[in-house]
Formats: sequence, structure tokens, C-alpha cells
Amino acid sequence: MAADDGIEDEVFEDQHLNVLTSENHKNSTPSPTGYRGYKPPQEVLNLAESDGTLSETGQEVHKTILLGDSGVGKTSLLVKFDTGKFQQGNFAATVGIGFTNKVVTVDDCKVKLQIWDTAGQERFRSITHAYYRDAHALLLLYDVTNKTSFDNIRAWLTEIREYAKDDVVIMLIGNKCDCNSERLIRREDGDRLAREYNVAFMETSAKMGLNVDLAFMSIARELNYRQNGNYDNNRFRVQDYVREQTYAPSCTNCNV
Ligand SMILES: Nc1nc2c(ncn2[C@@H]2O[C@H](COP(=O)(O)OP(=O)(O)OP(=O)(O)O)[C@@H](O)[C@H]2O)c(=O)[nH]1
Repeated sequence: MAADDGIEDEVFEDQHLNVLTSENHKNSTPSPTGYRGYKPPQEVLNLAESDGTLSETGQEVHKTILLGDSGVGKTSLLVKFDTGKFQQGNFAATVGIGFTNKVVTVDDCKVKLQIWDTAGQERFRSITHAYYRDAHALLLLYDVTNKTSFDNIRAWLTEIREYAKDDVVIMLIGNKCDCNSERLIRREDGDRLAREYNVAFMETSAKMGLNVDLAFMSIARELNYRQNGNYDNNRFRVQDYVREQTYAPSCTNCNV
């Protein structure tokens, strides 16, 4: 990460309007078809229906969505990025969708990310599809200790092709890379899949904080380049940038 990069908690619009709710698996009794009564709060629906690309100060707000199976660590990754904290073993599945605003500085520019955390459970899919349309970037997670979550990535990418914009920035993330002894998916498997779909790839650990900032900063950097009209030239490619950063000696933990 460049020395001029930074993360701020600068307020814009509804800073940290966190409308996620969660439900502990042990106590929840969903119907077989899911939480039929679930409806996102009105402020979330309003935002989803607006084009939502400008903040009150007229600056572009980049919608970034976290996707992937339930339990892969989407909420943990966002909480770690937002607060620096990780709650061990505290799994409460996300219900519905919500967002957190974050301002980061890349290349001396402030980039406003509106980061949406979605529920990974199948029964919420129809809700989350509606949010793909306006997304500028998608972080698609699997869990390196969970083969099913990796196998499902192809289905996620098919869904993304169906519902998201063609030029959406996609980053594939293998999370929980701290779990070396339980690892089932090798780093090169993730890398190969990402190359096949021509998307960026990295491994992260929300627990250890490994590559968490890098994931969001790389996305911010790519979005900033595009916003400044550099979309068509090859001066910056998020895939190449991430490969350079993550194969550096400081990331040897990921090379398992
Ligand atoms: N060891 C380890 N555990 C993690 C990591 N990230 C998340 N976890 C754990 O994995 C479990 C699930 O994490 P969540 O962040 O709730 O997963 P999610 O993808 O948001 O799940 P849904 O809300 O159901 O979609 C929790 O017990 C976390 O503590 C990680 O990097 N390493």
C-alpha cells in the first residue's frame, strides 16, 4: 500500500447507518421458505431505489457489496476494516442487508465507499439481488476451510453476471487464511479460479487483520482511477496491483 493511502472515519451522509440485524442460529426458527416477514428498513429501501452515486457534497459514493456463502466472514471483514476489531467465535448470521460508510485516501484523493454487508443465507438471495444493480464493486468471499463455499463461487459469479453491471469491479477473497491446519482450499486454487474469471484475488484473515485494509484500498484505488477517466488505459489494473502487493515477502503467511 502506498504511503499516501489512508482510512478515515470521516462523516458523510448517514455515517455508520448500520441497519443490519442478526439472528443467532440457535434461537432462530425461520420458516422453510425463509423469513417471509423480513423487509429492509425504509432508509435502506430508499437508498437502494435512489441511484445513490452522489453524496450531499456532490462527491461520488462508490457502492461496494460483500457477497458469499453464510459464515465465510463478510461481517467480520467489514467490522475489522471499520473498527479494527474481531469477535472470535461470535457467529450471528446476518439477516437482510445494511451498510457502513467509509472514506479512504488513495493517491491523495478521498474515495467514499458505501460498503454493503449482505446475508449469505440462500433465503435472503432475492433481497440482495436488488442491490447488485447499482454496485460499483463486489467483494466475493469464500472460506479457505470450507470447500462448499469455494465450490459455490462459480454460482455466485453467474449470479453477478446476471444481476450486476458489466463493468463492476470484482475481487475474489479467500478468507480465514489464519486457519492453516484446517485449510482445504489452496491459495493457488483461488488464484486459478480468479484468473479464469479475470477478477482480482487475495487471501485475507479478518481475525489477524491480514490484507483486510489492502482488499478495500485496492478496490478504492481502482474505482478512483475509473472515476478520473482512466478506465480505458492500462496504467492501473487491480488484479496486477493485488498480485504485486500480496506476493510481497510481508505476506508469506498466505503462501501455504
Ligand atoms: N479463524 C477465523 N475465523 C473467522 C474469520 N472471519 C470470520 N471468522 C469467524 O467465522 C464466523 C462467521 O463469520 P461472519 O463474519 O459472521 O460470516 P458472514 O459471512 O457475515 O455470515 P452471514 O452473515 O451468515 O452471511 C464467525 O464465528 C467469525 O468469528 C477469520 O478470518 N479467521
